[in-house]
Amino acid sequence: MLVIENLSVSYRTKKGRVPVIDGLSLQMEQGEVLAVLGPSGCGKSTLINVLAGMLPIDSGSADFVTENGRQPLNPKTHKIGVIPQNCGLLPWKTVRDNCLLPLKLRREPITEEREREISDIYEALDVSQLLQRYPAQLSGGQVQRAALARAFVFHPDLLLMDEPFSALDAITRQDARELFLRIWNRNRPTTVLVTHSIEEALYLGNTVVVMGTSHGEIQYRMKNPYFGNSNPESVDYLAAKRTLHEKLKPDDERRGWIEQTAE
Ligand SMILES: Nc1ncnc2c1ncn2[C@@H]1O[C@H](COP(=O)(O)OP(=O)(O)OP(=O)(O)O)[C@@H](O)[C@H]1O
Repeated sequence: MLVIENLSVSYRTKKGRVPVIDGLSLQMEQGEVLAVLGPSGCGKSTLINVLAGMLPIDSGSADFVTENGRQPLNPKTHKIGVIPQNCGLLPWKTVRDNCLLPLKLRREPITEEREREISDIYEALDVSQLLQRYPAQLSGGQVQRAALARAFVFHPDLLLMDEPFSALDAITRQDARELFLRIWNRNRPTTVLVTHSIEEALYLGNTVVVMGTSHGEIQYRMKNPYFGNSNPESVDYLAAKRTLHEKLKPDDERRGWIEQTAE
């Protein structure tokens, strides 16, 4: 379980410290996929970067709670898989070396059983034929699949994905989302998925939250009954989409809309 309490994060700029997240509290159950929506600039990537250990926390905490107790989230003690917006594959390493790098950095032994499982992941994500290639020799969809392979080969306790499918065309994006779900279902790592797409949030998140414009507050949270449903068109689904759309409108626009509908 991931427990975030009163988390505050700021950036140091020439004009001083600029708060971006201020007092965010959030809990995630083991195996939850939290889809995070929010207006541009509200702090979604900042949240990912903090959880990945790439940005320091000003105050508050982000802890991982397991049967072994409660510990501050830390990439040295926890296995945190990250798929950043550009997928983050190292251009000078082959797909195979990229996929195995996180294991090597942690000096994890690759047993025969693990090797079989890794081949299985390559197979499931259709990257087996691409292992000798460098990232520049891949299409956008192939880069995406390689990044998913790298994340799942690692067996992360926490998987962080920052708009992972946004650069893909519509068909490849849908394929990549389906592949993600299929591979995620094997071990069900706790996952934070940042996305701009309401459809994607409702397809891939078993919980959906909307961040507000001011300092990373969570202004809306829903348990999502449409998780994994690739064809959910129903009146209730459309209503859920509409609600999320409304929550994402800037405050001024939302206020205007509420006033109009109240008339
Ligand atoms: N390195 C930085 N230094 C100063 N301010 C930053 C830095 N990185 C981000 N910010 C600011 O912090 C705020 C949150 O940025 P962040 O990238 O987390 O937003 P976001 O919700 O992911 O946006 P988007 O949806 O556009 O990707 C923005 O106002 C941004 O300008």
